[in-house]
Amino acid sequence: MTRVFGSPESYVQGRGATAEIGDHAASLGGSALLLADGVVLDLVEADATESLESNDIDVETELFEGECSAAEIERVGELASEVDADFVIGAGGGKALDTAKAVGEDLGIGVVSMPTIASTDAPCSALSVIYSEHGEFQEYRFLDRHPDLVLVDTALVASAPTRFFTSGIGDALATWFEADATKRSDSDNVLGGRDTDAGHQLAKFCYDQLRESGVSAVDAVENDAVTPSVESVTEANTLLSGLGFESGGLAAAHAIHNGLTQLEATHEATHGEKVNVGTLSQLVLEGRSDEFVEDVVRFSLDVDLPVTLAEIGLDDPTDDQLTTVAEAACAPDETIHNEPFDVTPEAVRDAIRTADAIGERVSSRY
Ligand SMILES: NC(=O)c1ccc[n+]([C@@H]2O[C@H](COP(=O)([O-])OP(=O)(O)OC[C@H]3O[C@@H](n4cnc5c(N)ncnc54)[C@H](O)[C@@H]3O)[C@@H](O)[C@H]2O)c1
Ligand SMILES: [Zn+2]
Repeated sequence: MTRVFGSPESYVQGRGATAEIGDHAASLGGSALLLADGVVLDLVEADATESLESNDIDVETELFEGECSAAEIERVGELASEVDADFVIGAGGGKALDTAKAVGEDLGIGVVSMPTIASTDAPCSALSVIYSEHGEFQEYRFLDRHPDLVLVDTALVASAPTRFFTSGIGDALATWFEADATKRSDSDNVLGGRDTDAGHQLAKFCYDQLRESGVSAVDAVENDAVTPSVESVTEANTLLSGLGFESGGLAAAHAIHNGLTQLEATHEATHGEKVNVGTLSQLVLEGRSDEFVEDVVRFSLDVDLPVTLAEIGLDDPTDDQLTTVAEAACAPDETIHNEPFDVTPEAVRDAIRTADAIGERVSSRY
């Protein structure tokens, strides 16, 4: 079986890195389109523009409208063509980055991914997650190329609301469990090949880093501080989780996340928060020991990740609602089938219910 590993061309991370973007992007051409929403543009526009222009790169900016939908990708693509951009810079959260990556692919131009929060593992992947204009998951769009450059300014990451950072820990916490399930079932990773030893170990390293430094990193980010823990966890959330999920593989946690997006009530919860409910459900579905599941629940509580359905907007979910989630999670092309056993909607519904009960019990006594 062929092993496949993929990664962005280069990765840059550090306090104040925004002001270096031009130095790292200079080889991509002389004209860039910067895509970001209003909040993010205020944070990056001045430093990024100065750095790009001092490297003889012209910059046009465009406001991101908030959803990574087919319509938004087409709109931004037309603008990038009009200004004859050599590369597109997506700045912000996962949705802005996913949109920029898809635009780059459509036009065959370079992509710079500039996360201003460490909220997901979207920055490094050759994948855009496409939603309807109402926020329902539609499809994974696999791209031919990874971003040319991923640039993370840890000063921005640390000063953003802590909830984003915590959500990134939720997304990254799933990585090892899903990569491990993929390996145990001898399934393909997200790149369509078997995992390399490197991909597998990066997923494990991601988990170890979170467990080693996650709690103190959250303490630091709550105070807008950049510490070695914040650097390590930012890297785990962004680089290790990105390489780990793509080259390691996805399984139940993300399929359950996708199922949860079917219910409007979960739309206020972030990607990583919903993924965490998916992770705990995956552990129950896999029949992990009480001690193991409760340990992950306690870590989640320590970093303030949700462990119950109520915390992601589902106060009193009916069986019908959970069946909708479970059926969507078990769609034939879903990654839940990378679990090393047959998975049915009934088993998934019951695992979600039970993970919720465990979360409720542990948090009430912790
Ligand atoms: N392509 C992939 O490999 C991949 C992986 C994981 C997640 N995703 C996708 O990522 C998306 C979720 O991304 P998200 O959780 O980052 O949310 P998001 O992109 O929906 O929103 C981010 C929000 O954070 C704000 N923001 C950004 N930087 C800020 C800062 N420094 N300070 C204050 N506010 C700031 C933005 O204005 C925006 O409102 C989902 O669509 C998910 O499917 C994709
Ligand atoms: Zn994810």
